[in-house]
Amino acid sequence: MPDVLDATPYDALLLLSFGGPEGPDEVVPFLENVTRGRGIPTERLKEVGQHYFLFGGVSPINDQNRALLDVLRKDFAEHGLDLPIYWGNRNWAPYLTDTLRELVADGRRRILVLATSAYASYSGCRQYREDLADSLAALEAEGLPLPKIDKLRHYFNHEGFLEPMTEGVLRSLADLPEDVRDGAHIAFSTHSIPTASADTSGPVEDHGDGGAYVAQHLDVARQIAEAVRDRTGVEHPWQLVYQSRSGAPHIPWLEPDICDHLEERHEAGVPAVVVAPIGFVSDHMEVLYDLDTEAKAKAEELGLPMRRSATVGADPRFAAAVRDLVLERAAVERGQEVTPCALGALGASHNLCPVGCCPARAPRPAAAGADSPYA
Ligand SMILES: CC1=C(CCC(=O)O)c2cc3nc(cc4[nH]c(cc5[nH]c(cc1n2)c(C)c5CCC(=O)O)c(CCC(=O)O)c4C)C(CCC(=O)O)=C3C
Ligand SMILES: [Fe+2]
Repeated sequence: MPDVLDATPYDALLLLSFGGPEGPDEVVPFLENVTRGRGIPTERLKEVGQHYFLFGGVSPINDQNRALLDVLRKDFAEHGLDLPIYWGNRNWAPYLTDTLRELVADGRRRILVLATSAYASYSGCRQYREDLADSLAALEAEGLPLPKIDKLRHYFNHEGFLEPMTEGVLRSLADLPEDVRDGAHIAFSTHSIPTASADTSGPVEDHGDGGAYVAQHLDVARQIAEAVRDRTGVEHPWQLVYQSRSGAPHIPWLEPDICDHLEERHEAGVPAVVVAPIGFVSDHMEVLYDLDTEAKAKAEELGLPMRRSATVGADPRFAAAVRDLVLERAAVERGQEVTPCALGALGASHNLCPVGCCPARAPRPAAAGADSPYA
């Protein structure tokens, strides 16, 4: 009999994700949802639409979230954690507002949110908090009782997020031809964002060149590179690089782009590359297209052996990490002392986003933070 684990005061966990189309007819409406009021050039949208059509109009992200829900429910059940798990998205069904309505109808009043983004940034954190505020406003307009919503801290430096990725890099190295393996370069890849958003990511005291977004990714990259060195005895050179840039060309985004980087490293004479998509929680379209299609084609053109390592996806160690994060936060809310799991140089991230954290260009209400209008 496992111990009965206590998630009090929470009565539900909500998986909050991006959403994606599940058929050709859904691609354009999905992209309209994503880009509403965001000023993404039409050309870029048409191009991104093509990425989805190349895969039959289906993004893998929803099935990956279903798999994550399964492994989370299994983990919670096996460990005696009695906490129901719901799922809602920003841009596609199941829509967050519908899920929140369901939560309220089921009598849930204290909800903890797990977003499918491990790092601080406007797109990966505050925008999800704005989605929560929008949905709470919709429920309020319907006269429904409003639940109190908290969001789990950033988990980039949790053991259960790092370990599956380290293992993935080791597997990719082992998969390279032996004669180029030891010389392989590791390109840690994440989503490019405008440098102005990166510089203001995280709490105000972290603002500056690259902000918390870049600092957190560098912390993860360094830890994985060191773990790989410790386990193989080989010191692989590495760099943090970026992918999936959109936006107008005159606005600076984080660089270098992965494809330019592959060219540059090839010219510098590296014999092979492992691309490790540390910025993403699952192998969704940004991984499938931008890395497995585009970057792979670039590497082939260069004659550069390349392997792309796995994201955490539905790894049971990631599910265990989520359980740990839930129990940690629940204990904090009950006023108990806890020792948060946080490896590396940065320590555990804040539980409550402070005022000024990852600001939007055009300020909007955001829930689950110190500036939430829904206390
Ligand atoms: C930091 C970050 C993450 C990681 C954190 C997180 O996971 O949240 C992320 C994830 C994702 N981004 C995704 C898809 C898209 N992102 C877009 C646009 C943008 N992303 C941005 C940033 C991020 N995005 C930004 C600054 C833009 C520019 C416009 C804007 O500020 O909104 C666009 C519009 C077209 C384009 O420009 O590419 C699409 C279609 C999908 C779904 C993939 C699938 O379907 O499998 C996922 C998981
Ligand atoms: Fe994106």
